[in-house]
Amino acid sequence: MFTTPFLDIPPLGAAAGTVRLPGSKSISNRVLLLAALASGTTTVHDLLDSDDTRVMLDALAALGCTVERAGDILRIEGLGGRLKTPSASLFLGNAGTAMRPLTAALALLGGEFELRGVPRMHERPIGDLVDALTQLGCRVDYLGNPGYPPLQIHPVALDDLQLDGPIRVRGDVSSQFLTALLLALPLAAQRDIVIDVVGELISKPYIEITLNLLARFGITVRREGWQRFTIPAGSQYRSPGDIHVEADASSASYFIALGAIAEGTGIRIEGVGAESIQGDIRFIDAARRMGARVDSGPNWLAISRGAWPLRAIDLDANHIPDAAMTLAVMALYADGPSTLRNIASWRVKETDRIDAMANELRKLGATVEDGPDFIRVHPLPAGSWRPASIKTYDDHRVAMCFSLAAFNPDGVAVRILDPHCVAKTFPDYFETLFSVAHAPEVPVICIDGPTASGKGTLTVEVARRLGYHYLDSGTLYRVTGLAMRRAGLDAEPAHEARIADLARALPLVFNEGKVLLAGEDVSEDLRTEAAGMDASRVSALPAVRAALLALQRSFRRLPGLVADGRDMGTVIFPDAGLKVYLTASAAHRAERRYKQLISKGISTTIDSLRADLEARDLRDSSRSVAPLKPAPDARLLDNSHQTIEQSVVQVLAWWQEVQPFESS
Ligand SMILES: Nc1ncnc2c1ncn2[C@@H]1O[C@H](COP(=O)(O)OP(=O)(O)OP(=O)(O)O)[C@@H](O)[C@H]1O
Ligand SMILES: Nc1ccn([C@H]2C[C@H](O)[C@@H](COP(=O)(O)O)O2)c(=O)n1
Repeated sequence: MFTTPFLDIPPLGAAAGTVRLPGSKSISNRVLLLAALASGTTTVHDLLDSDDTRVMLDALAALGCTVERAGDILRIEGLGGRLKTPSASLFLGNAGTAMRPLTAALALLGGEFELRGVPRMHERPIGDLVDALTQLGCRVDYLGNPGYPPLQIHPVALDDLQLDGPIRVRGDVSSQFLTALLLALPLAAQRDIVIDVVGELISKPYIEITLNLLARFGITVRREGWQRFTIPAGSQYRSPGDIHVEADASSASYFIALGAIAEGTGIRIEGVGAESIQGDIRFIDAARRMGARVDSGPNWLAISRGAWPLRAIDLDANHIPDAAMTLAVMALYADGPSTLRNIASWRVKETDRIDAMANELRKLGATVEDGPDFIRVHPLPAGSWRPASIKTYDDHRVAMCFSLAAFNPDGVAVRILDPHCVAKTFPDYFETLFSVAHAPEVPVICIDGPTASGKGTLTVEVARRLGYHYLDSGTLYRVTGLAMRRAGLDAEPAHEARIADLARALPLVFNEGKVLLAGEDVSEDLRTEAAGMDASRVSALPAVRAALLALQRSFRRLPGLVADGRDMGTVIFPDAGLKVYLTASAAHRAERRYKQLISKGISTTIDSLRADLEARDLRDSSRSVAPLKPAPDARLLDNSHQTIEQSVVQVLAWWQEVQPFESS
């Protein structure tokens, strides 16, 4: 997951490959609650691991529910409808799928509970659900603004509940209120319980998920249209034993859109098919209308580009409120204005999504019209795309759908602010995108310079702050030197071909900061001064340099690379967007190395270190191939009198200068 303040997505061209998506958030949190309320043990497969499921799991644990994890599988010991803990204070983040159903279930279970969330959760309405529960005789108080969390729930006896008449709940603000009642009321079903929906029920497919999962847990709800639901007397939750969570259909929307937009052989999505129980799977109908070619099987989808440009769409998107945000970005690639209607619920989601989408689409250059319950997006023709820093409003879906703007025809990069907000439902979203997307030019920053100038330290930190990959090319020469020694060879022309063969086939793995050679951790052996000298010697052999070329270039992967070495800017990545030549006086470098070695308990002297590094510099800069020297277009940075932080800030400032975005 990217935890950087922003993530720059370079212009993307094509996409192809297979993705396996995380489990559905809606199914995961419903299954967790049902498994906790049921009697018996439920084994849950493929559960989503994200912020929203984590808060639900924490809440269940606080309520005394036993949850065991074995790899990807969760075993939940159901409470059988009885509380083990009569009081608790629960923090539910920004998870509506936890806050609403838990409110209803805990109001009926008869304990004293406080339910809180993040500030945005305290702005998301819950009054209609609380009103419905109050009609029943439940006791729920608002701890802040009336109609909104946080809430205090007080105990009531089941026998005191008023269950004779129908319970009325509004269905036109959020379908989660009805879902919450449907999931919780079987706890009190000594007689038939009738729920009447007031107003036109929105997001009906989510109610279908609820009914489907209730049936899996032994509760068959009778339904009269979408207005009346009856929970039969005597209903009792029974664990189904094993239950598999489908991949998230809303998350699939980004990859369905990707297949429709990007050139290439198409995208295959594993874990969810057209027969999914999730309402957002109907996104495929909208994508087809816009021109996507969609094929599907029992648990997979395959999407490729069909009509291009995409066809504009005018859609009542009430049935796919979450996935429809993706259509708003697809609309930029359409042949006319696209309108998404009946989406008033967007205004009470993680953020006001109509405002958020309109604002950010406009930053890209698009013309957008919006109203209380609709958004109209005009296409952005080639030549009019603007580089934009996309604000994400702590809304995972805003972050994910705007990544698709990187496929624009103008080759304009997109900056996504606070990319970690995707943790809500899809922590590895960007990694998954990058595994199938192709960029004509992956950004590279090169940091070259003499030994002990601080290249490695600077490179690691710059890469970390940008969320980029990192190449320590010196390590490749060091490993080659070590392999040479172990093979009983010397860095001389007579052994050059054999050492190059070793370099070409290094059984090398980088794992959590460690370097493994044929499975052996050689990290310590590589950092000795002797290993540095051997590396310097083998690196002067042209065949060795040629042998390591492809390996070094293979590190250039999305979203970008920071590479440290001697010839990164001159030979390996001559087209890099920024080249830095880092130096420090020999005296400073010897002193730094001295401190570094002493801190590791290695005894040495500053004088001998200085002699060694000057000898190494001389060899590295005087060899015939790829000698150490600044690239003509490199920026020189002498950090003799700088702290590490000052060097990092300087390099990031230079990088920002060559980016199209305003500083964020
Ligand atoms: N600006 C700086 N000020 C003070 N110390 C620094 C600075 N930059 C790096 N150092 C320290 O200098 C030491 C050497 O740094 P580093 O290993 O990053 O150098 P290097 O150029 O990568 O060396 P090599 O080429 O031999 O791998 C480290 O202990 C590091 O913390
Ligand atoms: N791009 C590179 C990187 C390293 N070398 C050689 C020369 C160095 O003395 C040696 C060890 O590098 P270090 O780990 O100290 O950065 O490897 C090179 O020729 N080209």
